[in-house]
Amino acid sequence: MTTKREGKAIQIEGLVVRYGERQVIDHLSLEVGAGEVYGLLGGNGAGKSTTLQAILGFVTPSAGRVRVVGLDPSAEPAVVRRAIAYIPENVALYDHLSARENVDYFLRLARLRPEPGEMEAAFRAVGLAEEAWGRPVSGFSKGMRQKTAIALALLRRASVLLLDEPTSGLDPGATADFNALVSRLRGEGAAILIVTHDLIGVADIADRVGFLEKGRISDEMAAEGADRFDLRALHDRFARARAA
Ligand SMILES: Nc1ncnc2c1ncn2[C@@H]1O[C@H](COP(=O)(O)OP(=O)(O)OP(=O)(O)O)[C@@H](O)[C@H]1O
Repeated sequence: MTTKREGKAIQIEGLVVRYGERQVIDHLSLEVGAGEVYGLLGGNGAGKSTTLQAILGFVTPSAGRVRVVGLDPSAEPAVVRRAIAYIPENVALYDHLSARENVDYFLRLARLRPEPGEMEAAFRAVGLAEEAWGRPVSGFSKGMRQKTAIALALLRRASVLLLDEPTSGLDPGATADFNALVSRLRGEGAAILIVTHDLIGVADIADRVGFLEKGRISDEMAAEGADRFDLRALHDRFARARAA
């Protein structure tokens, strides 16, 4: 999907975000490299969405540093957002338009024109059934909407994927399909940050998992090596975070 880049695609160092008097992100540091999947876990109000907003340049840090493909999202939000595909929990598409028409419309907005056959190749790559390409997306499941959004990300050649609760509400088969797709995108060099409560999904897919508590990463675990996680360790850690 992307060209491999040097360095970390997402780099956050000592990020502080305040809303008025209230500090909601407290010296958060986090890195996601090209070809890496990072799972950010945290309870309600831990600061997950605010972290995504800072990466997208929608909130300005009170202190610290955010870089996306080496650029400052607060200073160059438009350029940074071109490098990012943000897939929210509920993908917003025009319901009366087909998958093809939606993707075509959003590509035009971005002043992009796919090569002949490229859109179809992207739909095939994400596993969207051919019979659905021309149907209004009003009849699409959550999984089909995600596939449409990820096909758009492929066509935009986004090198950073931000996935917000991607598997909540997906059945196990659709979750497995989704995870297989994320693995493929990682293999093609995308930097992928998944914000989730889904321990099972994240244990399957993430290279590293960070626990966000009160606006800071309280613990990080990796899929490999000495600090490697398993499902039980993740569950216990998450339960402790929620109880804190
Ligand atoms: N615009 C805002 N103004 C003031 N406070 C805010 C604003 N947005 C978020 N907050 C507060 O910041 C804290 C972190 O919120 P955030 O939405 O980032 O958490 P979250 O981890 O995404 O939670 P959830 O899992 O419930 O979506 C919360 O206490 C929230 O009330």
